[in-house]
Amino acid sequence: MSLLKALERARALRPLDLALAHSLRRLDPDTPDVVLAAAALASLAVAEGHAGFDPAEPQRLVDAPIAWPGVETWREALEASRWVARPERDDAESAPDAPLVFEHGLVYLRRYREYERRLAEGLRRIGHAPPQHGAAGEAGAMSPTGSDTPVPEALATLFHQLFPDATSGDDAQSRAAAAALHHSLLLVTGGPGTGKTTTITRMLVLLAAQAREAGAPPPRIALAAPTGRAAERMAESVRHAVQALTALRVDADLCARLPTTGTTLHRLLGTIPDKPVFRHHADNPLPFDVVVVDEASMIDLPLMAKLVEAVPDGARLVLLGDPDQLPSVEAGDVLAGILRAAEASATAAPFPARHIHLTRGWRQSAALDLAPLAAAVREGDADTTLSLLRGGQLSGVQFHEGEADPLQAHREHLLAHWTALAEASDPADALARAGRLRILTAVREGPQGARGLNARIEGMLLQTGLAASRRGAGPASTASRYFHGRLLLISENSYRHRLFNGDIGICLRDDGGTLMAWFPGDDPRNPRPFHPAALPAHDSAFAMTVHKAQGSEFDEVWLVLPERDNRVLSRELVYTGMTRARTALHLIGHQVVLETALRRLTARWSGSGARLGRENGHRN
Ligand SMILES: Nc1ncnc2c1ncn2[C@@H]1O[C@H](COP(=O)(O)OP(=O)(O)OP(=O)(O)O)[C@@H](O)[C@H]1O
Repeated sequence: MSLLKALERARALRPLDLALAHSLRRLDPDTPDVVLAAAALASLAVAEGHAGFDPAEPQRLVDAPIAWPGVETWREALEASRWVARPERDDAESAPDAPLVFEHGLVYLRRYREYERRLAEGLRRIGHAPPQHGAAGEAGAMSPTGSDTPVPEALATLFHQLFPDATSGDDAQSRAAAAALHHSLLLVTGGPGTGKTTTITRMLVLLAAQAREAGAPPPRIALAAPTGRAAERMAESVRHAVQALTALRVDADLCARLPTTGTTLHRLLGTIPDKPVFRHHADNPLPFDVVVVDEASMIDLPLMAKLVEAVPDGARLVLLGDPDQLPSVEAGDVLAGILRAAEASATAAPFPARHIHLTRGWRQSAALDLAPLAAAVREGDADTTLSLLRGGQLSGVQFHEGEADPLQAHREHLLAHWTALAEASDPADALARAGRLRILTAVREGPQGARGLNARIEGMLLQTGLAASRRGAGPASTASRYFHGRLLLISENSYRHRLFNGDIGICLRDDGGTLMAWFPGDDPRNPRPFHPAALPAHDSAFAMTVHKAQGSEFDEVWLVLPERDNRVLSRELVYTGMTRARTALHLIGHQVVLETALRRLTARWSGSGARLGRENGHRN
């Protein structure tokens, strides 16, 4: 049987993947079977979060009993095929008439290979440009900072005011800020609460001072993140950090130059309705001198390529993120590739980025002692993870071992939270209350999946009479999909509504009995109402997948693992789910499932590391 047929039989391919293979065969009936299969698998690989398909490890993409050809068979067929381009250099555009590219050992759909190439080119362009008012080329005296990066004498007083610990030599926060004076491309990574936003705020004050010293206008700064919620959280953290600086008597005029609001990447780049291109690109770059992007691990390859291309010459790009979190669902793991290239170039220096990793946790929560657990999960250390969970010594952490259904043993506690939503005084209050507790799941389908849990929760709420609102809604009916207190999760981007995948809202009935869905606006005190029937695609949000919760935090998180192992379970998923909790974490699951999850890393196939660092090998 042909490989394509075998894949089809095994139901391994999506209709879209098959359609690509079939259209190549239609255009050239002599196309070898392995090339057709490679095209379909390259298409499937993108859907699974890879940039391309690695014929050396096909079983990582399809776990069905397939008689896979050897690597040499793939290679020979691919190299001989008219459909497959093999560019001489990995920084040269690939031939537009070949839909596939074979490079760095990966079979790419041409479009994704081009995104990788454009991303690498854009990052090099940004990194190699001397930064505006850069310290590097300055003739003025330099002041040592205790690290390898000195700051100009004129900024030294401010620098030490901002970073009192700088002279100790091992203060990564001050090293990151000092590096920003010299480098246009800066990567600042670290887990939750390691001070990424605090550091960036102080760095921006330094950049404002640097511009003032040079007699230049204040830098135009953009704060952005992949989701609206993440952008909002970032702006809030920046506002807090600025307040703290005022208390340190840092020049108020400099602090006033920092932005107080954040935006989504889509809004920053400027979407055009019904078009896949943005308003800002290489020929119409962003009107900013410094672009700071938080939650960079969530950005997929196409979006990162478009962002980087829109950054103007001479501007700074600062990427913040936690590399231990789940990569983006779409073709991703871009941050991992960039970080690997930056690390490799610390010695070889072909890739002009500076990477600072922050490790010290600063967020002191008396209620939740998550750090040791997060560290053990990040290391994949199942023994320590289990003994910490079972020991019960970590404040705010509870392990409900062997349980599978949060709605059985903890029904009263959970229902009390959801019924309280309906008691909120106004929509802003209801949305604030909604963030106090969330069930997070690994999967969408199945008994421990978000979809099934939501359906059961809705049933319970309707039964308890919640839907029959005190505000005269009439009797509850299971037929009414929208009820007072229903939490909603938007599942597609709608620029017309300014509602984005991952946005969370709540249905509330007003005193007149009209039910509207309320979503956060630019000002958290002023949510925006929508008629439920007019909303873009959405689900309930009492329970949601960890993937959808990326970039958000909740006071109390109930993380529910499936009863049996599932391919989506990974170390990063457990880490990301746990670290969404602010004051309490409840973990529901079985030992074996947790152990298996911690052993699995979501490595993605990507050529970015190799392309950026010109290193050998192709995996991030
Ligand atoms: N150098 C420091 N000295 C004192 N407090 C600090 C310092 N750095 C950070 N913090 C405090 O630690 C907390 C977390 O900092 P911050 O929000 O900057 O971390 P983050 O890495 O951006 O977190 P997240 O990834 O969760 O957004 C804040 O309350 C901040 O005030």
